[in-house]
Amino acid sequence: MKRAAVLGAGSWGTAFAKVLADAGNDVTLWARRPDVATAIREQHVNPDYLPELRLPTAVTATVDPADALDGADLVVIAIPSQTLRDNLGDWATHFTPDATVVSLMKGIELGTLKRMSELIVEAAGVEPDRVAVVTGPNLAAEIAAEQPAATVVACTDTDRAARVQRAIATRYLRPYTNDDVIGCELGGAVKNVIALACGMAHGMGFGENTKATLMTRGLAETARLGVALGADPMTFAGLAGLGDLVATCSSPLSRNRTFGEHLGRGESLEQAQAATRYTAEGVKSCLAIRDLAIKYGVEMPITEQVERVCHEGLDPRVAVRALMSREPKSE
Ligand SMILES: NC(=O)C1=CN([C@@H]2O[C@H](COP(=O)(O)OP(=O)(O)OC[C@H]3O[C@@H](n4cnc5c(N)ncnc54)[C@H](O)[C@@H]3O)[C@@H](O)[C@H]2O)C=CC1
Ligand SMILES: O=C(CO)COP(=O)(O)O
Repeated sequence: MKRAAVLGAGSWGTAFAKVLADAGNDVTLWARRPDVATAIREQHVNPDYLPELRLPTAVTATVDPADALDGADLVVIAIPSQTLRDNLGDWATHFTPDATVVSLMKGIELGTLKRMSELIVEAAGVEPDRVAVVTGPNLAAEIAAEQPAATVVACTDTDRAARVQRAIATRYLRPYTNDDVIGCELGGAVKNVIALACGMAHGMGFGENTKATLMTRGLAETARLGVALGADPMTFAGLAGLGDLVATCSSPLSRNRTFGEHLGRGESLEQAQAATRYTAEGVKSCLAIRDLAIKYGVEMPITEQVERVCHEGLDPRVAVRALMSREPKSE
């Protein structure tokens, strides 16, 4: 049995704590708010996120990161990407030597344009081969309901990846390993931007042809960026690429897709933010991904238009016209 700390008691942190417990680990969730930690500890529910989920008794909770991290050989992080750097300062001193640090986050840091695993290495001083990424078609509510799904454990240390794979395997979650951390992380971050575009399309009343076009061309631009950054193009045909893209772009459970729907119906960024409560990573990450594309000289037309709609007030209908009137290309 392993001791796992899950830092972040939102939707995915809470569902993942259940996965870890069901896989046989002792789990301590770190929550920001005392009422959430108390409810998890005493009633085994998280009333703010996934309130229908009854957590296994092997899951406890605290607001003290030192308590959560004490003796943890697996440190799992599930907070909004743009808040990671600030939190790592507090947390890193409590990491157990040789603990595996697992990122569940799907975003790119604004300004530095770093992936979350890079940030963990840089800001927490963790060696790169101790950092793993878990990513795939894993909508938290479906995993919490034990609906069968697969996921990817990406780590440059293949033995460590296999250990994490064993530590999170349950009858409803089947993890695969992959050594392409760059590709897996980029797949997760960029699909959120494409899901915003699919949501906009849905909000504008467009059907499946439009969404399939966005998903397919979205995957093409994701792979282009990935290759420029050193990823294996095959990763994008796998669970962390195509798999997560399809799940997120197709599901009304996706916060990114839902956010896009609000914009597609003509709401402003502020109105969409007021109407949605949960983290929609693509809204901020589209800026960083657009900047990465510029930095590496890669064309990402869908990302570019999503950024304009989200942050420059562009009407999504004008974005559609811009995409449809690009110069003809071969596929
Ligand atoms: N919800 C899902 O289905 C999945 C989410 N993810 C990723 O997991 C990460 C976390 O997302 P969710 O749990 O879904 O978000 P959420 O919106 O459900 O919960 C966010 C959590 O982070 C905490 N938080 C917010 N600001 C914070 C700060 N400044 N410092 C520390 N904690 C803070 C909140 O209190 C909350 O517990 C994101 O990167 C997301 O893309 C990945 C796979 C599935
Ligand atoms: O990453 C996810 C599924 O794999 C969840 O997507 P959302 O963040 O859009 O809800």
